[in-house]
Amino acid sequence: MSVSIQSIHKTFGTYTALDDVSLEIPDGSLTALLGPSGSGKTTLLRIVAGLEYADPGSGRVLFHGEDVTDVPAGKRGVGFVFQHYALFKHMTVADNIAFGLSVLPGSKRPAKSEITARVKELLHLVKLDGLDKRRPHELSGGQRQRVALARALAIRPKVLLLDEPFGALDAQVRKDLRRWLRQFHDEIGLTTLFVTHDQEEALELADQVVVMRNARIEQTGVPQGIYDEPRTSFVYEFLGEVNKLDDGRYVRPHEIELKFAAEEGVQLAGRVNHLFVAGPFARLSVVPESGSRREIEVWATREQVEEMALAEGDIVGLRFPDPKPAASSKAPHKTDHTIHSP
Ligand SMILES: Nc1ncnc2c1ncn2[C@@H]1O[C@H](COP(=O)(O)OP(=O)(O)OP(=O)(O)O)[C@@H](O)[C@H]1O
Repeated sequence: MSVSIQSIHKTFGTYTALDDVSLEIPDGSLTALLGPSGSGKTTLLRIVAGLEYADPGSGRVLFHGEDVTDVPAGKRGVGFVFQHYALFKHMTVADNIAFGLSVLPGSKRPAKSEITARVKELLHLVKLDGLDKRRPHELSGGQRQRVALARALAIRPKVLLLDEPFGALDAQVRKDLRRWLRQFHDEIGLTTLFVTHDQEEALELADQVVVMRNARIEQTGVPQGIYDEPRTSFVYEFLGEVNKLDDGRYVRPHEIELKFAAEEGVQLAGRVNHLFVAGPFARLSVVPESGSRREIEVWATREQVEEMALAEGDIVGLRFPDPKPAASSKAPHKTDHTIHSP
């Protein structure tokens, strides 16, 4: 089921939460809404869900070409998972998953045996076989979020909406669940819209990344396209660490070559102000010897730092990649790298 968001405007009193937002979500894709706090991600997700409505007359939401702008949430066929576990504490895992089915009106409610079979199937899908009798407090945070996902899927939604579903979990669990979700998505192929403020999560998970800022979409594209060719300085900075050179160029720390100061090809000499080695990686802050006072962040390997016998206070040479056009600070309004339905 494709989702088309067309010229949506949303105000809360005098505050504009969404300002003329348009977005195409291809059928079966995993799209990440990425942006800082307050940029409008959740509001957009809630409007797609039907939990919130756009300003009257402002725009439309289409599901597979059908206008659902005024259709209430319960009739849109969407499944949600939120950051904070919304599981019913007093119910077993199986009852939590079955909830959406067991509250359907009589004519639509499946038979008990069908519900039991569906719960079993869903538990298997989210890799929690055998945990049906447990209660939420007997599960880990990651397991609880998988139950929440199974519950969202019970009604066989046409669109899955996830609002920072891993936001409350610790870093390692988050990483594992992120990979698991990607595989899971590939297996079931359900059109999914995912809200996150974590750029790594968005870049690793999504087919399409939508960067939001101040109630608008700043850039839309495939992860590598957005990372390699950010169209604005905001996107450059939001997608990972970046150095802004005096000539206005943006250079990522891993793109800078670290050399001895007298070596051929060196473009800038500077003093190592800070050196931090973690596992196989090394991060250096280099203060240019002349001119700019801007510190330059450089990422290298531990091996290279050890081979060069570098220490804080040493003078090193840097070589930058060939110039790319400087990013403009103006927000573009058009979609950049569009992706196509798989
Ligand atoms: N019901 C509401 N009433 C008034 N203002 C609201 C309401 N819901 C959201 N807002 C405001 O709209 C703006 C966008 O909020 P939204 O939750 O969409 O941002 P977000 O990008 O999801 O942020 P976060 O990552 O912090 O969840 C915020 O400034 C928020 O305070």
